[in-house]
Amino acid sequence: MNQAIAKAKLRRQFKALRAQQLPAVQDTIIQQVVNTIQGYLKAGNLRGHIGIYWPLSGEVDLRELKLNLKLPLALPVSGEDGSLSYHPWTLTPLRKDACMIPAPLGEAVLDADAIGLLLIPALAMDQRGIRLGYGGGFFDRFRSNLTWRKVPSLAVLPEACISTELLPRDSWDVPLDGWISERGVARVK
Ligand SMILES: Nc1nc2c(c(=O)[nH]1)N(C=O)[C@@H](CNc1ccc(C(=O)N[C@@H](CCC(=O)O)C(=O)O)cc1)CN2
Ligand SMILES: Nc1ncnc2c1ncn2[C@@H]1O[C@H](COP(=O)(O)OP(=O)(O)OP(=O)(O)O)[C@@H](O)[C@H]1O
Repeated sequence: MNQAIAKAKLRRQFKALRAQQLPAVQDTIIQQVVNTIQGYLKAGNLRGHIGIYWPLSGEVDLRELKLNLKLPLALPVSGEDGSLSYHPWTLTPLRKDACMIPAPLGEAVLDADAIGLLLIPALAMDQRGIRLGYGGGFFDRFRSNLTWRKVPSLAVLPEACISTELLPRDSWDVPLDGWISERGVARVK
């Protein structure tokens, strides 16, 4: 229970910090995301879709990648049962998912081997790749599946939200592979 209270407090703090930082760093973060994707492409390490997200307030808005990159993108769909799936982001109108976020509900579910990179929003991250989200557990539940865990997954957030101290870690927390901030990409060792 103490851990839940600690997480809730950190959520509030990092949410405020992220909102305060975002305007100044958002454009640079997007550029670093593009650089990172180009790095994967050059290395021949990217196939299939790139999973992004429909931004909530305070999250880096990556939607311009749909215009600027000629690569297929996917968006998450949340279910009432706490599940998450990724579907192609096409021209089909989006509809609200279980979290009321616009999502490609009418498109087929993508398998892990159809996604080469997942870009994930976060309130905060620590050096181990432990991520703090809104508390729904969607990404932890999703990445508890070993097949999905193999898909490179990077958080996208301002550098100020990389916690200098380790974040509280619960048994279900699955670390991400790294993050992209205005300083570029960092991978967890
Ligand atoms: N853009 C985006 N999509 C996502 C997530 C996310 O964090 N960001 N999720 C990650 O798990 C899942 C949805 N989970 C969510 C869980 C809780 C809240 C939530 O409590 N939202 C706040 C207000 C958000 C805001 O500031 O606009 C609320 O309703 O009070 C939102 C999404 C899947 N899709
Ligand atoms: N693999 C899992 N199976 C079942 N429940 C899970 C799993 N992973 C996480 N949960 C549940 O999700 C809830 C929230 O987890 P946590 O506090 O770590 O959220 P978060 O990672 O910050 O949020 P989110 O992933 O939605 O952004 C917890 O109550 C936890 O029990």
